[in-house]
Amino acid sequence: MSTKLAPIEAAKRLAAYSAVDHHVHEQHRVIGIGSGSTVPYVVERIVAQGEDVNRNRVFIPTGFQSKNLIVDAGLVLGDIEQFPEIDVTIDGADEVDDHLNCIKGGGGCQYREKVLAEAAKTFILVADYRKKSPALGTTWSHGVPLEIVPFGYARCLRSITALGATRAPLRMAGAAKAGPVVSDNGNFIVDAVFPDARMHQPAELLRDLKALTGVVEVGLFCGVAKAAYFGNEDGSVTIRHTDGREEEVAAHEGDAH
Ligand SMILES: O=C[C@H](O)[C@H](O)[C@H](O)COP(=O)(O)O
Repeated sequence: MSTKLAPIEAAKRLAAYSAVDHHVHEQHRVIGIGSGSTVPYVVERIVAQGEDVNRNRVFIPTGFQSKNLIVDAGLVLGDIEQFPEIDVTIDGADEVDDHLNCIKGGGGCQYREKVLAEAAKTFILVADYRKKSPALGTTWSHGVPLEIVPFGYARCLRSITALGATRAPLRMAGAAKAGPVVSDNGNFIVDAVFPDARMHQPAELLRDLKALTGVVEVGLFCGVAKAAYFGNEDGSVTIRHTDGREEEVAAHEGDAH
C-alpha cells in the first residue's frame, strides 16, 4: 500500500510513477535521473521494478542531489563521460508550455540537466499540475535560470539586461551562506525576468542568451522533451505530447494516489 501524502506531493508521485511505467522499460540499460523534488518518486518507482532488472542498469545523475538518490537507492552509478548515450532521462520542470518547451533550473541544475536531456533517446518531464501552462512565464514568475561564469559576471548581467530582461539578479544563497548560489559546476546562477513578448518566443530567447559571453547554459529547454506527465489533484495524470495533444490516464489501483 502506498503512503498517504499531501496533495502536491501525491500529484508529483503520480506523475513520476506514470512516467516510469510508460517509459522505463526492462530493456533500458542507461537511465538519466534529473533533479528536484519530483525525481525521488521516479527513483522510488524504478527501484520497485526489482533488483533483477536494475542490476543490469546504470544510472547517470544530473547533479549532487540525484547522485545521492541513486547511491542511497542502491542503484549503479555511472558517469555521462562513460555513457554519452542514454536510453531515457526523466526530470522535473518549473513550467511547461503547450509545445513542451519548459523552464528548468529552479534548483540551479540546468546545465547538467540539459546535457542529460540531449544525450537521451527519450527525455520525459514529470511535474504536478501547477507546472502546466499555456505559455512560459505564466505560472513561473521567478525568471529564466541562467548559469554564468563568475569571472566578469557584472558585465554578463548587463548583456542579459540588454536583451530585454527587466530584472536579472544573481541568485543568493540566503541564510545558509552569505553570498551567491554556486552551481555543481562552480558557476553563478542568475534569474532573468523577461517580458511576455520575449517569453512567448522561447527558442529565440534561448538562442540570444546562449550567444552571450559568460552564459554557460540557459534554463529554457525547447524541442527536447518527448512528453510531459502532470499529476492532478483528482488522482489522474495528464500526458502532454509534443504536438499539443493531451490525454488523461487514471492512476493504477494501489498506486501513487
Ligand atoms: O534545477 C532544478 C531542476 O530543473 C528541477 O527539475 C526543477 O526545478 C523542478 O523541480 P521540482 O520537481 O522540485 O519542482
